[in-house]
Amino acid sequence: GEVSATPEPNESEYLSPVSIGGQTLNLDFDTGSADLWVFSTSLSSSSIGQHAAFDPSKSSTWEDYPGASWQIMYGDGSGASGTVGFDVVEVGGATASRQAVEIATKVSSSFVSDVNNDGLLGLGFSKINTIEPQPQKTFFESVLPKLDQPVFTADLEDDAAGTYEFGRVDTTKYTGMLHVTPVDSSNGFWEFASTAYSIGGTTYQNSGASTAIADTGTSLLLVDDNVAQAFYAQVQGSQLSRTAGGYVYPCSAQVPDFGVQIGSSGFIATIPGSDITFAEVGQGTCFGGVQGNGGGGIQIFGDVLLKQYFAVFNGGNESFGIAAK
Ligand SMILES: CCNC(=O)c1c(-c2ccccc2)csc1NC(=O)CNCCc1c[nH]c2ccccc12
Repeated sequence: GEVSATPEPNESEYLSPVSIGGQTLNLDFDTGSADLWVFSTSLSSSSIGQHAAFDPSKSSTWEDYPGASWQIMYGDGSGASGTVGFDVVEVGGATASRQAVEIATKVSSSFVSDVNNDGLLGLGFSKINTIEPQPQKTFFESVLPKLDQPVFTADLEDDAAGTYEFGRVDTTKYTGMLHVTPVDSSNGFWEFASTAYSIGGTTYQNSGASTAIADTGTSLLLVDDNVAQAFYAQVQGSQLSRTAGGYVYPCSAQVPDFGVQIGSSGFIATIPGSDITFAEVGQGTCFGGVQGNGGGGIQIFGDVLLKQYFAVFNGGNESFGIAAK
């Protein structure tokens, strides 16, 4: 079948309505993790706040997974944990009839205050699913055999709604060719080679990290620290601010275009300098959407890059493709 879920953009995340046991929640579709977890009625009412909370006792199709648990921690220090069960999960038009659903009994403060999302729907590979004693399939892996094509696409927009589609590639959504690179899923991510970058149209070879992941769950573009340093060397007045947690610069600064290689084919995906500012942090200072990855070997290509393109995630031949739109 073919399905589409139109996420509501909010700040840096793209939320899509998901039906679980007949209850609808807004979940953040996240290719950088592999847990489907939801705010639940087991949380304290102060944690639930304005969030939609899933109540397993009100689902006629809920099945407990006795003794199972999960616990996830993200690089930004946020995290959640809880218990597990199975239920019918429906996105757009595709249905996973017995999908592992992770009930949050604890969530970190950043999720409590992020009132727009009621949980995450992981679209990474289940080898990084955190369910104990046995990792469970992601929603995409559950529906894959039933899809016309073993793919999902992400068409993230800046301030307009974006769209995730499962089972087909809507060729009217992009122009020119799809630049496809093989994916190495051994770390559980949609990971590919990336050994070059461009600043203001001039291409350079990476000196450090040589791979990157396509990560719709991360807002920023986290590149090798040396690459970030080289980029901001060309932004007048920029500095690495510990208080801001990254590179900042005068909002009036001229920001060059920045590009990163997708796969070893040589295609450089470019972000116009005018789209690189992520946030104003006050007093005419702006926080950049390009930041260092803190020395990890993997670069994280988040929404700052992905929203410039139409992206195709192929679970059949394990490849990642992007095209201009
Ligand atoms: C900043 C979020 N990203 C990460 O931590 C991350 C890292 C990572 C690891 C260490 C240091 C920095 C980043 C590797 S893959 C990866 N990607 C993910 O983990 C994707 N999932 C992020 C989910 C997430 C974390 N905080 C949120 C707040 C709102 C919506 C979604 C989220």
